[in-house]
Amino acid sequence: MKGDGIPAAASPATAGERASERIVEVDELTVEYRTGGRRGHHTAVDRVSLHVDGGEIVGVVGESGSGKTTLGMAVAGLGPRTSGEIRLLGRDLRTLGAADLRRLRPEVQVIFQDPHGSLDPRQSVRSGLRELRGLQPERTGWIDDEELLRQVRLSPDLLGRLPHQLSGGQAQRVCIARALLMRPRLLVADEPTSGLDVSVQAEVLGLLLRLRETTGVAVLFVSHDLSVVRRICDRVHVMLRGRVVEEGPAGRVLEAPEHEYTRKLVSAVPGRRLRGAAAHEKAPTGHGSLT
Ligand SMILES: Nc1ncnc2c1ncn2[C@@H]1O[C@H](COP(=O)(O)OP(=O)(O)OP(=O)(O)O)[C@@H](O)[C@H]1O
Repeated sequence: MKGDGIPAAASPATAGERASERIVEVDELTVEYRTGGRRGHHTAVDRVSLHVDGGEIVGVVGESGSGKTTLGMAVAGLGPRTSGEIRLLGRDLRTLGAADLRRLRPEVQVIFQDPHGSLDPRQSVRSGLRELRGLQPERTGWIDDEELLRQVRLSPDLLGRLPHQLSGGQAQRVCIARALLMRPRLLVADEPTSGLDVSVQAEVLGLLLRLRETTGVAVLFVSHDLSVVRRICDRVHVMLRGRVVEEGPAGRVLEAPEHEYTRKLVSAVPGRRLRGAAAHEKAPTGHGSLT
C-alpha cells in the first residue's frame, strides 16, 4: 500500500488476498439525464445502493431501459452521476486529485456487449496491447502478450490478427485479455455474452469464472438474461425503472423471487433453465484447447 491508502498498482495480490476486500460500494446513487420533455430530466438510476467484494460476481438484471447500463457505467467512472457516492477501494472518486484518479481508474475495467465495436479495426491484437502497455507501463509489465492470451484461452498465433479476422468469441476474449492486462480489481461486464452463440457464450462465462478463481477479480455483471445470471452470479440486484426492487443470493432471488416484478421476469424464462446449481458451484476447470 502507498501512504495514501491506494494499493500499489503492480502489487501481486493473490486471489485469496483479494477476496473479502470491499472493492466498490455504491450509496444512494442517482443518475438523471437531461431531456427535452416538460420535466426536463429522466431519472435512469434512482437511489441505488450496492456493493461488490473481492472475487464476487454480482448481477444486475432488469428489462431494457431499467437503468442497468447507466448504473454500470457510473460504477466504472465512465458515466454521469447526479448524486450519491461511489467508493472504489474505500475512496470516493469525487474527492481524489488527478494523480490518485489516474492510479485508481484502471482498477475498474469494462467489457461491452459488442467486442468488435470495442476494438480499433486498424489495430492488430499485438499493437492494441502495445498501446495499452504504453499508457500504463507500471501496471502492465507483469505478463507478456503470449501468456496473456493463454490466460484467456486464446492461441498466441492470434496476436497478429486484426479484429475482423477474429470470431465474436475470440474478439470478446481479446477484450477480456486487454482488461486483464491492467490487473483490475473489478470488471464491469455489460451484456458481455449477448451477441455470442450459446456455446461460445458458455466458454466466455467459464472464462470469467476461472479468472475470478485465479486472479480474485470481482465482476459487476449487467444482463437481461436471467439464465446466464443464474449460472455465473453469486448475488443479484433486480432493477425496475431505475430502482432496485429485489436483491439477494442469485439462487434465492431467481428460484424463489419475492417481488412481483422479479416473478414476472422469471416466468418469462423458458423451461426450467433457472433451476439447479449455479456454474460457480461446478466451475469448469478450464483446461480446454486454445482457439
Ligand atoms: N444519454 C442518455 N440521455 C437520455 N436518456 C438516456 C440516456 N442513456 C439512457 N437513457 C435512458 O435512461 C434509461 C435507462 O437506460 P439504460 O441504458 O441504463 O437501461 P438498460 O437497463 O441498460 O437498458 P438496455 O438493456 O436496453 O441497455 C432509459 O429510459 C434510457 O432511455
